[in-house]
Amino acid sequence: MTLPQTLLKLEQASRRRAGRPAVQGLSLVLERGQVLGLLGVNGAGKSTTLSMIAGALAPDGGHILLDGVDLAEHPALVRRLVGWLPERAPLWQELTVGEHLDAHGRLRGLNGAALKQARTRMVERLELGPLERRLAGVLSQGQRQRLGLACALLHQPALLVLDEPGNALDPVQVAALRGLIREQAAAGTAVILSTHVLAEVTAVCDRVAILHDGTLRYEGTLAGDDHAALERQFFAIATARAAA
Ligand SMILES: Nc1ncnc2c1ncn2[C@@H]1O[C@H](COP(=O)(O)OP(=O)(O)OP(=O)(O)O)[C@@H](O)[C@H]1O
Repeated sequence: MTLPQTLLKLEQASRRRAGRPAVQGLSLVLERGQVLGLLGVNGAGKSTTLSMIAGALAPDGGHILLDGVDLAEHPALVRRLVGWLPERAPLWQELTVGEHLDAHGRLRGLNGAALKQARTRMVERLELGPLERRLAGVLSQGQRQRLGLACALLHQPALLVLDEPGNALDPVQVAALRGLIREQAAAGTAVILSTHVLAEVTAVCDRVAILHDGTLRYEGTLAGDDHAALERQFFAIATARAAA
């Protein structure tokens, strides 16, 4: 049986924060195996959008559908289908890296041999071996980011939601992250990521969406490695704000 291609659908999703619209009437579609880059200046609404997709913030208008099912009706779907790396991954300071992975796995319903296997896979893939017994509270920012990524990927989610995943990573780890994202997409995972690094989008994304003042201003495929075109598009939208 082949799975339907569309995994994520936003239909006019909106959310107000502190009494002001943070995201308004956002419609987007993401297919399995696609990587979508979400761009926008500070405060454009990227994190709010990703938090809604990850089920942490409920939209106050419109719908978010995962695999054709409205999240408002089946919020528990998120736990099974989505892996989320928030902008500031919350960690339990007093747990070790290994304990963290176990706790996250259990929250996602993994136990026994399946949990052990998933943990080993992530420790190897994100090179966390030397850190496994270290307390999360003493990790460097980049190490915390890698642990957050491991937690997001542990249960092999169908949709990976990454909020500025390259933050604090050194150049070697940035290259590894790009490899990881492409590997996930090749295996059929849909990936949506926000970033301020345009080169990140050119390097790993199939499509790009640019938000501004909470609304979608541009959405399209990336023509190969046409970085200059993306830059022009982004700055035309970003500087329109300065002129407004
Ligand atoms: N916790 C919050 N409480 C109130 N308002 C918030 C909160 N978080 C974000 N906002 C507001 O919502 C709007 C969108 O913010 P959001 O964090 O989604 O933008 P962003 O594109 O992710 O920004 P950045 O690139 O700076 O991370 C902004 O006006 C912001 O001030």
